[in-house]
Amino acid sequence: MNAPRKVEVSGEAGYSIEIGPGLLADGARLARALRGRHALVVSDGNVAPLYLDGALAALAEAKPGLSVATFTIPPGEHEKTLERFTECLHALSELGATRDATVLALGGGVVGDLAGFAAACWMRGIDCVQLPTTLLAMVDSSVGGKTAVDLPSGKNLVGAFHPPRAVIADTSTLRTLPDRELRAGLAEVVKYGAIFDAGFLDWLESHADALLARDDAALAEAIARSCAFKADVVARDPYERGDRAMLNFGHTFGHAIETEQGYAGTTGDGLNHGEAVAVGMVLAARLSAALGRAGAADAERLQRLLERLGLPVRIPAGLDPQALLARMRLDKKADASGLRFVLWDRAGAARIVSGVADEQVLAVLREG
Ligand SMILES: NC(=O)c1ccc[n+]([C@@H]2O[C@H](COP(=O)([O-])OP(=O)(O)OC[C@H]3O[C@@H](n4cnc5c(N)ncnc54)[C@H](O)[C@@H]3O)[C@@H](O)[C@H]2O)c1
Ligand SMILES: O=C(O)C(=O)C[C@@H](O)[C@H](O)[C@H](O)COP(=O)(O)O
Ligand SMILES: [Zn+2]
Repeated sequence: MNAPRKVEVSGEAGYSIEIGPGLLADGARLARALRGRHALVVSDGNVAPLYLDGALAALAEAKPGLSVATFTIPPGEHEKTLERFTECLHALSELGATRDATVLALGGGVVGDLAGFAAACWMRGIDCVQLPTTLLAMVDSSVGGKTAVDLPSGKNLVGAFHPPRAVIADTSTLRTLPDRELRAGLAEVVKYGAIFDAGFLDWLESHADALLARDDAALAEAIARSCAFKADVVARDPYERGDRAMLNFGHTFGHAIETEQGYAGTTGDGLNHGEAVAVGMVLAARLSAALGRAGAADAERLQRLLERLGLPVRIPAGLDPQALLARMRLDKKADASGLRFVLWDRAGAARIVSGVADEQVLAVLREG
């Protein structure tokens, strides 16, 4: 096996992100990330049948004395709840997990956020190792330590910053990922180009076909470059007091859509997170242009790239602009002065903007 690519997240609680094929079968690598003798593997009903047994067997061989339990949730955003979080804590309790125990998050961002939050809270914080199996989780949710569950009133409203002890991304798992979920991950990849590096947008434009065809080299490059962008900003601003908020480009609109649709993305009749972010980025770029901050050509370029990647770029029919605006008031960037948006000066250069009038937001929402 070739050595995996490695991206380091520096800082007080630094960790490595390892990226490569076959890593879940490498029991020694998994075992090196564990400290104590208890591990709870959290997964979901799609991922567990595919990858859980293999990972458990590899782990048992490499660390024979390990006491392991599993906690599997049904798949879907609507499962990222306080109820599932509580069940996860009960699973840790039944395992008898001590403070040196590890929670292993085997799955996409839903599993990663839920498992990470349980790890953040059990005995005030135990290790979490992220084993992402979606493109979105590999490029974004497994990195940076944001953990959370949703409330019916808003996305990720209950959570904690709790950096993982390690991230081990087995890119072979992407072979079973549905096309729709692959495309959702590409939305967050495009985000990095949009906010940090227009040159990365050029690269994505020229590799769009290869990425959609799941070309191994193109995917590995997209994952490693995305992780490097995220690692850099997270190391500088782990608690989102400044620049890290750029990673929220498209999310004020996107989260409002997901919430308003009742987190129906994975059941097929709503947008999933990546899709909602794709729409949200186009709206944010259009708002930037409407405010005279950025050229309309940049917004059109972003929209074309997202469309080429098979992502939605318009608000789903039937969502009321006023209702979406009301949802945005619980966005975590909002403060006493009101809503705050991540907007553009141009492709590759984003900034936080306060004081955008409701009417300007509504005008963009009404355009759809
Ligand atoms: N913490 C963060 O920084 C952060 C960043 C981005 C997104 N998120 C969160 O991540 C979530 C979205 O993550 P996601 O897009 O991974 O969704 P997800 O976890 O719902 O996974 C998508 C679907 O793919 C299935 N799946 C996962 N891996 C598979 C595989 N290898 N083969 C076949 N099927 C597989 C899942 O069962 C699910 O049905 C949202 O809740 C979002 O808020 C968090
Ligand atoms: O890591 C971050 O910071 C992000 O904002 C990454 C986003 O892609 C992700 O969706 C995150 O969960 C959103 O966080 P929130 O604070 O807006 O809930
Ligand atoms: Zn996101």
